[in-house]
Amino acid sequence: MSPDRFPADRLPADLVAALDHAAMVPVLLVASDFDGCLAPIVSRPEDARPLPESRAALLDAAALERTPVAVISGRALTDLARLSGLGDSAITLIGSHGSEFDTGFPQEITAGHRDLLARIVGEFRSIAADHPGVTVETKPVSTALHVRNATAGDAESALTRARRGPASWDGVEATEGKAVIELAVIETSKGIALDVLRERSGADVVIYLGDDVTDEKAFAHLRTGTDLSIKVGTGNTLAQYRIDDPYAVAAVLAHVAARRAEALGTRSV
Ligand SMILES: O=P(O)(O)OC[C@H]1O[C@H](O[C@H]2O[C@H](CO)[C@@H](O)[C@H](O)[C@H]2O)[C@H](O)[C@@H](O)[C@@H]1O
Repeated sequence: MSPDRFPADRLPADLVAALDHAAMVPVLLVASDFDGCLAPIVSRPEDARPLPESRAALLDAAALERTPVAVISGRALTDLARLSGLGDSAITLIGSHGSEFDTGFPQEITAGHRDLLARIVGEFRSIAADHPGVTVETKPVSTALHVRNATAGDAESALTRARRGPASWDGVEATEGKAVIELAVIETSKGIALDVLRERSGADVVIYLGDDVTDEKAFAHLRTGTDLSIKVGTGNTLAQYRIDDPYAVAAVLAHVAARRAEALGTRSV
């Protein structure tokens, strides 16, 4: 970690004080979103990678006792593991906006779900074919229509067709994120995923970092006055703290890993 590139003093003082306090609790759960938090936003979803400093800090924290670490993402779990490079680590990865665990999905995915998803993907592919720069990402229980690389006109036209079409079908959960509309065929919640992790680990305090609409469901499940909710970037949020970008995320994670190591009497990494 280069202290010059990610100085902790660029973080809000009240956040640093709260992180220092959290580092001392018996069990600390550290969890983060992937795209826009660990990995800077890029134009092609397949090119997203975590900042090396953030990845290293997550691994450092996860190596400490009583410090479970998780990444909760909208990505398919296999894609999250591959892109993050954390697949074989001590870090818990949860995909599909909180609904895809390493043990599978908490609810049964039926033939009806699969048929509905196939119809949505078909419609999305038809929309993409009519709008240059629009692409379709497929996942196990959802699909994303990406408009980042389309002209403003094509982007709006594609989104409008998606909203009026498959987003309005019965059984479809629609979420609009960063230059994307995502349609899921089951209910997804990063908040419920956090509840599961909290329960499993017996965490006294949860730190969660997120930048997008689906992260608000995670923030909503955090406990005011105990947990730390950290919004990355602009936009309305339920989160208590706000930081600028993935570089600040790296600073937060490095600070937590170092303070936690000190609190546990482990040599700082
Ligand atoms: O929950 P997250 O880990 O934040 O995932 C949310 C979605 O992120 C990805 O799309 C976003 O990031 C791309 C790469 O930077 C960017 O090109 C795109 O415009 C963004 O919307 C991902 O492709 C989706 O599957 C995730 O659901």
